[in-house]
Amino acid sequence: SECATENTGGRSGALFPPPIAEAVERIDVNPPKGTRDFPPEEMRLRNWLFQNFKEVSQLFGFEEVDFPVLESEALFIRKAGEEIRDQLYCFEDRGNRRVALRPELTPSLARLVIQKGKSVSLPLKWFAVGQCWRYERMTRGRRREHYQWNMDIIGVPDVTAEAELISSIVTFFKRLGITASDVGFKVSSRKVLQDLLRCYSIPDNLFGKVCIIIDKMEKLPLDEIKKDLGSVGISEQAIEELLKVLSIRSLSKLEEVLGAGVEAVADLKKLFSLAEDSGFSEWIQFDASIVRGLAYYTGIVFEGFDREGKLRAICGGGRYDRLLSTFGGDDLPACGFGFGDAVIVELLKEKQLLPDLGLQVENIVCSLDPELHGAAARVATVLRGKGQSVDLVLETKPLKVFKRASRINARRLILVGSSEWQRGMVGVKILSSGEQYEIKLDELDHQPPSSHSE
Ligand SMILES: CC(=O)Nc1cnc2ccccc2c1
Repeated sequence: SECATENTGGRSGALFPPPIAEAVERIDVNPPKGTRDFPPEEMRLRNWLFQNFKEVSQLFGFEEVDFPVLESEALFIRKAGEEIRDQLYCFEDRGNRRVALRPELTPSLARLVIQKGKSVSLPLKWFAVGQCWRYERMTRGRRREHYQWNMDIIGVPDVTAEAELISSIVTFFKRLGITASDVGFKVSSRKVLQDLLRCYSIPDNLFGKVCIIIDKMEKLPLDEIKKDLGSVGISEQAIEELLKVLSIRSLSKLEEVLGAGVEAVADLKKLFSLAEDSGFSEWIQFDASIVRGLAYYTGIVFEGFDREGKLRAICGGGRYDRLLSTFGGDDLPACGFGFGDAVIVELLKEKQLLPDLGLQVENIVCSLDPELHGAAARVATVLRGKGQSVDLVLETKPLKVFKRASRINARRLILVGSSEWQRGMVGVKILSSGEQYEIKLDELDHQPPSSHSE
């Protein structure tokens, strides 16, 4: 049976008598539900995307950090009714510890900041690219993992920090060819909500819960939102007032309603003027309905959206000045954003901005005579020593080497033949032009003699 030859590595003959064939049940070769493999082509795109995340972060002077994908479950237990909590990928480990695969990076960052305490000088500008997880019960075919780029600024109370974060994402979009007519940022401040709730003497500890209910406004019917708001003790009249304010789309209107001295208005006005100065004002717009779905935001919040309205939010972030104290640390002003690896790729596809990232090998080296494999390996070593990539053909009877050369998109083919080798020469074929010539081994690293144009 093919299983027998398979077990002998496909070799036949007395050397490898076939083992007793037993029926081997084939394992499921797909990755676990909701997760992805990254074969070479997908991995090239991922590396290209992450390279841009990292280069922009470094352009803004941020330092890279990372954390374990596995964290204590306690880091993510918040009682505000967040979706991220309902879908926590958590379990009990063999030490009976409650642990979770992180659904986001910010709590880990807060943990590390507390751990570092006074030993780090503020402000901290940290970035990370990490895989995050969720466990959806009746998974609607949605992914259970994605990679998120985060940038965070710790120790800066001013909206200058939020301006810097938005500016960095604008820089990222521009690098990929995405413009202000493709995407924008909806910006608001949770202080609007905070002020309103205080007017109606709603206790502060309900603030997070109310934000999460309001964040579901676009997904759930309005009467369900009203019912939920009622259930946390907000009066009908207050709810009507709240919803009216949340529908405001202009800062001047907001100022009219809330009054000029209100902190939320002052913050937003400053942010918009900083955007003017920094040259990204055409990327942002005020939208009071933006609250974001994480309970810990306390001030400015923003989210990147595609202006055609076809896709889910591209990224999102905001200020979270009280997160550290929820872990027993001393509070520090903080703001940051998360940028997932899924929606951006859909956007790039929509805009035909996906890069063509074919594999590019400089040389493919092949010996025509099995006796000369050592010589071919020597040629490969010389070229690699010069920093040139080499795909060394390993089959002793190389077939279809030209086919392989074009598949791996090699620039040139180096042929080691016995007669040439006797004369210290090797054959070269430039695959783009088809030009062929002989060259001495130690001349290989220079550009070929002028008589051969590249
Ligand atoms: C579009 C997409 O893949 N979203 C996604 C996928 N996996 C996640 C995992 C954890 C938290 C949020 C997640 C979000």
